[in-house]
Amino acid sequence: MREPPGELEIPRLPPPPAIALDAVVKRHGTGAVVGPISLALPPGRTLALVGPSGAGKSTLLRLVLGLIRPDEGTVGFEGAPIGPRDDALRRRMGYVVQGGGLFPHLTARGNAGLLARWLGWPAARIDARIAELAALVRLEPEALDRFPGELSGGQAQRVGLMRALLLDPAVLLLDEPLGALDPLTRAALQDDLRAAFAALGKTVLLVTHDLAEAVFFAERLAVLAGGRVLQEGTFEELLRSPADPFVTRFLHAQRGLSFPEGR
Ligand SMILES: Nc1ncnc2c1ncn2[C@@H]1O[C@H](COP(=O)(O)OP(=O)(O)OP(=O)(O)O)[C@@H](O)[C@H]1O
Repeated sequence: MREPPGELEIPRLPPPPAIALDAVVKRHGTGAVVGPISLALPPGRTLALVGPSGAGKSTLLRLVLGLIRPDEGTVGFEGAPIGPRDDALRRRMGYVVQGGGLFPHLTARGNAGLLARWLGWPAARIDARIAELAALVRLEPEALDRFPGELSGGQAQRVGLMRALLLDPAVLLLDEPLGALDPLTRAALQDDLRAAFAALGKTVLLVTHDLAEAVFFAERLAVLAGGRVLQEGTFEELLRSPADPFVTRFLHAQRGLSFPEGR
């Protein structure tokens, strides 16, 4: 006898990529062309965009943020194309720039909580969230009432990250977040940030010149040059089977990285 049919099984589709670029091209007024670029970043994963100056890394990040529009192709976020005024979608992205990008006339607390004040959160809720974020990024509580000019570079960067995390975005976009810091501060922040990202399970898209930092933070790397993605993969994959002589040159030009045996 045959078993009675069970409940109808609906096949589970994989979640859409957090970020998807499909044949995106951006032409700058200067004649520089970035693209065509196609990339997909699944939710909860980390990808680092690496490459030399002028490769198109920041352009790509600004396209994802919707700050600039592509001339061709589409930029998608969580399965929907990003339109010119997708403020709701953009709130699901946290953006961190070098130096933190803080407003000089606001304290660290004021900078970190700015968006919550605009959204009308009650003061107690803002204070609680700021305390939670300060603990997460390991910012000393006494730094919260200082102005950006009174903070160290590392503290300002931590405040920039608090601001980006305020509304618990699904995706973090980091543009050279630790570029201007001394090596010791940078290493301490790298450790703290990696621990924080892992605890939060965020999708992270990181732009950096620094391959060691990219390998430290990201599961996968995309090597950009001349406005194109030359190769995307894990560090090991890029080393083992470089798709282009430039990828080999780029990887080996970075001193201080330990390469696996035989490379
Ligand atoms: N606003 C702009 N107007 C005109 N050209 C631009 C603009 N922004 C970038 N470009 C050009 O587009 C190309 C890519 O620049 P982009 O800033 O994306 O590179 P990058 O990889 O981020 O470089 P860097 O590492 O130096 O920041 C370059 O040739 C640059 O000169």
